[in-house]
Amino acid sequence: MRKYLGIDVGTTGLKGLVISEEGELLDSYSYSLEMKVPKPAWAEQEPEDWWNGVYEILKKVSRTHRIDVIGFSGQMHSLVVLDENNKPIRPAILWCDQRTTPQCKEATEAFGGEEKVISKIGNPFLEGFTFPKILWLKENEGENFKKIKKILLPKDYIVFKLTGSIGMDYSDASGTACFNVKTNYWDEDIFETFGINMDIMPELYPSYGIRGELKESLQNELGWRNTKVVSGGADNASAAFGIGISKVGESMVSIGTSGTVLTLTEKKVPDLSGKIHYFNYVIQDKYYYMGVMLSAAHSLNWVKNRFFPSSDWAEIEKRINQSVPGSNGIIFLPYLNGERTPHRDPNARGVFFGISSLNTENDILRATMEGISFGLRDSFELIKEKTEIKDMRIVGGGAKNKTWAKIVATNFKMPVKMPEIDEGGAYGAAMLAAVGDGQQLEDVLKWVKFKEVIEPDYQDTKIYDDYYEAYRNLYKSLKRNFEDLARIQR
Ligand SMILES: Nc1ncnc2c1ncn2[C@@H]1O[C@H](COP(=O)(O)OP(=O)(O)O)[C@@H](O)[C@H]1O
Ligand SMILES: O=C(CO)[C@@H](O)[C@H](O)COP(=O)(O)O
Repeated sequence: MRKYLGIDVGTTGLKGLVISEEGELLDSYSYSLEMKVPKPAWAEQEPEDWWNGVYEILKKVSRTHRIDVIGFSGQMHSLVVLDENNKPIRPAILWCDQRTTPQCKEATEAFGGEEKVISKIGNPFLEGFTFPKILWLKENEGENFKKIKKILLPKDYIVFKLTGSIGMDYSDASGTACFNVKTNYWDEDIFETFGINMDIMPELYPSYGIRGELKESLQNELGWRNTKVVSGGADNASAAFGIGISKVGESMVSIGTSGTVLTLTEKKVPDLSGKIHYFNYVIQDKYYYMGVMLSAAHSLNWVKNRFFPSSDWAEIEKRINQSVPGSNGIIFLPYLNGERTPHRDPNARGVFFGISSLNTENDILRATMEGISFGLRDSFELIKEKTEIKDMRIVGGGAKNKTWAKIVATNFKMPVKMPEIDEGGAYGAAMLAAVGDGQQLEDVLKWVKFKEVIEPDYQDTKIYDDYYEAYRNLYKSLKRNFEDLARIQR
């Protein structure tokens, strides 16, 4: 039997899955990672920490399995800079790092405003994306900048450590903010304008393209033979692939630490308002729209840990069901760490609004879950304006909670399907390895099965429509106040 290993290089940790050539889950492994915050709103990780974790997973896997092909899924946008000896010059600057606001402004102005930027690179220059981080290095760490020979994203660094091959796949390239959506290649104009040598950008490969064999020394150490490595893909795209998304309109809502809503499209039309992202998918010539909430399950975690520290998730769900749709008048804005979609506002903060003396702690819990669901609905509505949404699948830790899945289905007014295997990008990464091994894409996609379909509760759609409108208005009213608060805190 041939076996595949999928590894997700996430922010909070690594996850490895071993699957059979028929897609059956055989084993899973994990490794926790730390994130450094050297200054407020900065976020960094050492590439060597990812490598140590991958190495440990490989050693553990080799005790039980012989792997034929390894695939990857990785945190998007995070910048790894390599010197002429292919050694990291400094820690990686992560996707959630917010230091590049001046560089985003500068780059947007240089190209004549946001619409022009979006029609070039598919997205605005956002703090989280890769190119503004390169520009930040040029302007703030000149010595480090001069040493740059190549830039990579996290999973690409691991592919390099395993095979010696330096490259990036298209799904991650499209999240760098220097990839031209029309030519499907790096945008020469951007590099020329900022006097940056385009040679620092790596070669591009399909996500399921074989990049080489595992280094001989590693194969000997692990006792493997002819083990190959594919490029892998961006974590959101890999996760969507792992739940079978392959046709236009098929969609995913993910309630993890962050929250995303994503829909596959064949239209080569970015969102000129810049509110939703537009990226290349892991299947060649397919694209997706995506909205990203920065604090989805994280917000509920925060409430649970601060105010219900001794409750488990079963009790939290019970309490939520003791409140009612609309949480007896409380609205929660889930902007604990600012928000990306739809507001792109680093100053936004969490709010409980409308509390009266009749409310209970259960209303607070339910309002938190409803507020996060309204945030997901914001992304859903924006995507719906761009393209048809046909088939919604729900994943992530929060989706384990059926009440939550029901609230989401009712807000979206469409059924949500729960996949049997919900393992983030790691399962999709293993599926990419299978395709790289020569299996047909259509056959691999057939591995994905669903265990349940959650129907909307049509009795509650009106109440959620009303509260959703109030939720949207609340941010508009508070936007100025968030700015005041940020100014006071500076
Ligand atoms: N039964 C549950 N009800 C609500 N939320 C849950 C439940 N189980 C897990 N979660 C939430 O899901 C989060 C983990 O989701 P996951 O998709 O694994 O996150 P990550 O984005 O960190 O990989 C937990 O931090 C928790 O907030
Ligand atoms: O920035 C984005 C997408 O645009 C994030 O979704 C990162 O890709 C998140 O990585 P993890 O939280 O899964 O590590």
